[in-house]
Amino acid sequence: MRSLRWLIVQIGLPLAVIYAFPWVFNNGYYIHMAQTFLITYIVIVGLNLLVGLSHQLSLGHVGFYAIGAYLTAIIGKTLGLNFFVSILLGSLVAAAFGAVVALLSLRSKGPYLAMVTIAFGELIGIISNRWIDVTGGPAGYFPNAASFFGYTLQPYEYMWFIGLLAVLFTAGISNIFKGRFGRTFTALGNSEVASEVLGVNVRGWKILLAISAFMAGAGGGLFAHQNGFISSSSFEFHQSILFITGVIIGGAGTKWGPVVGTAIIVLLPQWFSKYVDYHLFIFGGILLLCLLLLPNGVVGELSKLPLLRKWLGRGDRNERKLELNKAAPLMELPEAKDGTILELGKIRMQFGGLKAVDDVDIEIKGGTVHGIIGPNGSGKSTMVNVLSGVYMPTGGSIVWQGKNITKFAPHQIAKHGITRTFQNLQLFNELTVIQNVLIGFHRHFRSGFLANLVHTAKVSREEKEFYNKAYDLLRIVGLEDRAHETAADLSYGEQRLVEVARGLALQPSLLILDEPAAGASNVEIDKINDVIRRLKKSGLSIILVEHHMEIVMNICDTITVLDFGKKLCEGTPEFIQNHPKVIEAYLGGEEVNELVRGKKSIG
Ligand SMILES: Nc1ncnc2c1ncn2[C@@H]1O[C@H](COP(=O)(O)OP(=O)(O)OP(=O)(O)O)[C@@H](O)[C@H]1O
Repeated sequence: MRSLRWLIVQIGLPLAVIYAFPWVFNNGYYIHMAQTFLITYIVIVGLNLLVGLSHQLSLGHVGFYAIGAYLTAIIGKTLGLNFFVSILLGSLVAAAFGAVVALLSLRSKGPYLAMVTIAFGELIGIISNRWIDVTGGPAGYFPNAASFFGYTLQPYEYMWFIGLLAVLFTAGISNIFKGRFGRTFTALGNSEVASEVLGVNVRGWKILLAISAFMAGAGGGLFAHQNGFISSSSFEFHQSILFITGVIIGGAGTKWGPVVGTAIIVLLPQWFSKYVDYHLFIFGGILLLCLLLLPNGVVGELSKLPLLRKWLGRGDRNERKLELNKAAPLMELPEAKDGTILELGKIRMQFGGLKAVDDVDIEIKGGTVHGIIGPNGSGKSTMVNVLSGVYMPTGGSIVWQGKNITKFAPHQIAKHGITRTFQNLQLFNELTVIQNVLIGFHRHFRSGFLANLVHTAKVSREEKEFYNKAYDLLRIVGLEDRAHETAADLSYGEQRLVEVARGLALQPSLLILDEPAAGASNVEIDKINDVIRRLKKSGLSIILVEHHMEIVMNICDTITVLDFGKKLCEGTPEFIQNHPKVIEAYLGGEEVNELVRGKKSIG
């Protein structure tokens, strides 16, 4: 469980402020404003989870808000339920709709997901307008007052109730942001493909939209009881724009952003109440200005100031407080299996008329380093993409330890112990170095969503255990001193080493390194060379795609040479170095002799 200090700061203090509010502002208008603030805040906190963590944009949140409102009102009235039961049911139905929209838009991202959500919001708007028998259409619907067991809550009591929900949601979401789920959502937002090859199933994680929809539904249900009247005009498109504006102006992905964003969108209409016809125009203008001047929102920009960074930044302060066991023995890798572990049979990858990989057979032996080399465009990266499930081959088969994995998705392949690094770096740039490595442990974490929501003692123990393991891996690649820096701040070569450590976190049986030395300085190349040697010594099976012949020739046990997508030849480094076809493929002549003998690099 969280510490006493955390309970006081996160729960006790905000509750005390909310409890004291009616005594300080004993006035119906202020109480109503406070209710509106808290309801809007709940929706914006939920939307911030979606936008801030996964960078998915929903422009149809009013749809979930409306579902929560109508369901709460209708169920409450027809079944005579307590308002909190009806709000819970309304929120759950909104979450179910969120899950359906997420599944329907599984591969849609960015503007496409935004379009899907706009369509959804509009559809709900049309239904609420036309399904008059149920919703009352434009003439509206009158929900019961917020009451239970015959007692009707006073406006200030209702405000306390909304405040309690807001505080609990905030605490839960802040736990999610800080734990494994927040990290994984951020990783998905940064690089879906890198998350997948580390075992994250993108499908499962689209569930974020459902959580966000749950909170929008709760906001809608609370609004229905607050207002005492809902109609189709309560749920128009501009409401979605207001919600998203609140998230962006406040600072997407920041903890205090929703507070600031909500304050702005709730208070501005009050300040500009004379110009009600121009509200959308005013908000549009503010949003544009914000995007131009404060691209990370008010809190996002403030968090860049050195003084405030510690308090407002996304970096996890708890991470630094963890006592890392710096003298622990280094992590052990799974024992390598002898004999053939991976069989590629007649692999073909065709892009239209181009055969990037053309009927290639390769056998990988356990505990060896198998190099794949070839001139630019010969099909090496395509082969790695096929092997890691990023591309489904157009022909041939991939058999891993006797199991056919040809049609497996990247996360399934990762679950079988195969992972990779990327030629074009795919780090999670918003995460720290150690958090990048922690994503690699994704499939080893056991704690579930609910346990993370309340941050149980088991979750604390698990976090500490994996932070220590991640730190171990950073020691292996020599980056332990950079653990808490943002990954994007590291040099190119160091970033490549973070990818190696991240891949090792999966505790893979086969690690595919796609040009690990590309773009690195000479010192860094030596370091990378050294790391690969140590991994080889530990018995890890490795596929190494590399242009630096010195590394390839000195480390690999076997080398396959590709040319124009075809396998040119295969054998030991000595055999490859003297093979006439290899020399010919690499331009021919003396220069090439130097090259394949490891004295020069290509690419
Ligand atoms: N997604 C794609 N769509 C179309 N063509 C592609 C795609 N990916 C690769 N190719 C083509 O397939 C061929 C092989 O490319 P690939 O990137 O696998 O070569 P490579 O050996 O890794 O080259 P390099 O050493 O430059 O990284 C090239 O002609 C490339 O243009």
